[in-house]
Amino acid sequence: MKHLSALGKYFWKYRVRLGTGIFFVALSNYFNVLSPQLMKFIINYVDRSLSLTGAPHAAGLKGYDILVRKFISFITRYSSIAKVVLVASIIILLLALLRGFFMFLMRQTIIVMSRHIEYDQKNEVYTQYQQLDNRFFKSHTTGDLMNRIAEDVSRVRIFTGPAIMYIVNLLTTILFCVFFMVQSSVELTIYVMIPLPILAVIIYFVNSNIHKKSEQIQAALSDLTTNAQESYSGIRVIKSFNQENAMYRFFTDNSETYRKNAIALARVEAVYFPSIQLLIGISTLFTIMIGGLYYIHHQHGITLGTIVEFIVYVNMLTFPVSAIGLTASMVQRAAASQKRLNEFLDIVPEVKNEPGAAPVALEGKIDFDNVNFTFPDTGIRAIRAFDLHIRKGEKIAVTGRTGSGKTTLAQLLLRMYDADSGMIRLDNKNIKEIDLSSLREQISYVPQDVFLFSDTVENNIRFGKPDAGREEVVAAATIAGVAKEIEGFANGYETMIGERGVTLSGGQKQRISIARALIKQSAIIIFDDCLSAVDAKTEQEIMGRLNAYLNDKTSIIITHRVFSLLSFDRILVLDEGKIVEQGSHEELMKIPDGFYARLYHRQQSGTEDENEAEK
Ligand SMILES: Nc1ncnc2c1ncn2[C@@H]1O[C@H](COP(=O)(O)OP(=O)(O)OP(=O)(O)O)[C@@H](O)[C@H]1O
Repeated sequence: MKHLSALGKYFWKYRVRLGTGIFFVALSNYFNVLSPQLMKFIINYVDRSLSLTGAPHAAGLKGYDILVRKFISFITRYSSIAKVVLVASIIILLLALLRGFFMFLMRQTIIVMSRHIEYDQKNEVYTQYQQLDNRFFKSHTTGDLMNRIAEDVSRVRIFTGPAIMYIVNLLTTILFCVFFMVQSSVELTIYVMIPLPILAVIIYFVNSNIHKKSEQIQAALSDLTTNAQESYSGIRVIKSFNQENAMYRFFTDNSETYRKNAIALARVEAVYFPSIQLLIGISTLFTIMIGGLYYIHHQHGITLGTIVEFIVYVNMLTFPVSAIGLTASMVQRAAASQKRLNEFLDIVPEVKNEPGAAPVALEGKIDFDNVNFTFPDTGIRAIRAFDLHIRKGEKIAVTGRTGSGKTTLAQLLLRMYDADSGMIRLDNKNIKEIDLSSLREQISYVPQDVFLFSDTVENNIRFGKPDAGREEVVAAATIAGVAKEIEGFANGYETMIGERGVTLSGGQKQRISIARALIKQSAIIIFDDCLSAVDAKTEQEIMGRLNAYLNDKTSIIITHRVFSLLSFDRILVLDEGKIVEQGSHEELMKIPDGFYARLYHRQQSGTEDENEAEK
């Protein structure tokens, strides 16, 4: 339960809605408990007036609510019995309408409040996701992140809405009913209450069983969904490996587990509700039997009206009491979900704006001074005692074996991770003193793994500069060498990409991803092996156009294809997180048995197999 205290800030924010909601629940139940009293009065009144049973009649208005007394004095002004009954019936109808009206208002306030809280909470979780760093995303799966923002937030909403409504409803109904029952007859109240402790024990045990089984169902469902999701997204691999049957068996196994758990839950529930009905039935039986005996023997002032009143009270208690189990499980589930949400919300990202960090206008000078970096999760030392000084406007090519630390270098520049030691400076300013969003805004990065959104081509390119006009989008696409192909699509720049649109080739995706970075016009631009899927000729053409674009920009181009590196100011060869060769093309070619020279010769002779070159 303590986990749910994190919701306190939301309840406080929506305190007016919550307060009025609780008031409406109470008011609705108050009007509800008045009608049995009127029924009691009217039955007693008719009985007395017509001397039907000949039994003595309770005199006075003892045990009635103050409002009911007012109704009674109003009703009894009429002399005819028929009129009295008619007016009393109209008042009972009005009470039912009032109850309905306040129930409507109760839903309008409490359920609406829960939707507001859900909205706020989803935003809170999403904002936190955006702030968390790579280290966090490495250790959590997409499924887990999605579950927390969708499933867990929904379960918490069930608590802030329906569960709170049920709890307040339950408490006020029990309170009002028992209060007026005691007012009417203490003895009968005691008998009616006898089954309650048994009911509480049943509810407790059955509910924990239901809770356990629901959790198992949830886990089975999660497996089933993950399984289905992977089957859809990996359908090409499944088909090409001819594994449809294996996947189907896997799916049916998961389905079978889910079915068994669901049936087990249905069995428990099948016992639960009838048992509650049985015990409520026993209460009704006691009311009629004991009440009847008291009435026959003229004891404790029990009248026909009292018996009817009690039967209605017991019926009123049926729903709230049978909802205790459901409500308790709603609260338990919400507490578990909020605990999972708190685990995420409490994480402080390691890479964050340092106090005093300010936005700067970057010009493009970059310095790495003795930088070291080890990936915390794998312990791999990706960058070692790294020194690199890049002048403003310089064009640097970075090559080297796979896993030599090229991408890590780019990640450190974007502050996806912070270096363990040493310092990175941009325009002579420690990178940590630069406002994080200002830093990332001014560095264009084209990652190795292309990711495009399920949106139009234009919007995907414009993602780099949301206020860019069509001309800028076209200009960026032209430099990236993809404009002609886009214009060839039926809807041009409006073409949808992804599941609901065209399927792009790997090379087209890479070039759209490049256009997205180019449109930003940043002072620093990093291309991370982003032309691997285009042919050498197209790469040369793009490089040619990029030369002019990159004229006044500092650029770092990570690549495995050396023949395209000729027009760079400097070429670096990385190995095990260090620069092992550095210089112009000519200088590197002179290094006997150098990595670069070997790679160049191999690629010139037509073998583009870097692995060969790396041997
Ligand atoms: N997110 C990560 N978590 C843990 N280890 C990582 C992570 N990313 C990379 N590494 C490791 O760090 C080392 C350097 O990786 P990096 O991606 O920088 O190499 P690279 O030179 O860019 O390789 P490639 O040419 O294949 O892209 C590798 O040994 C890699 O396994």
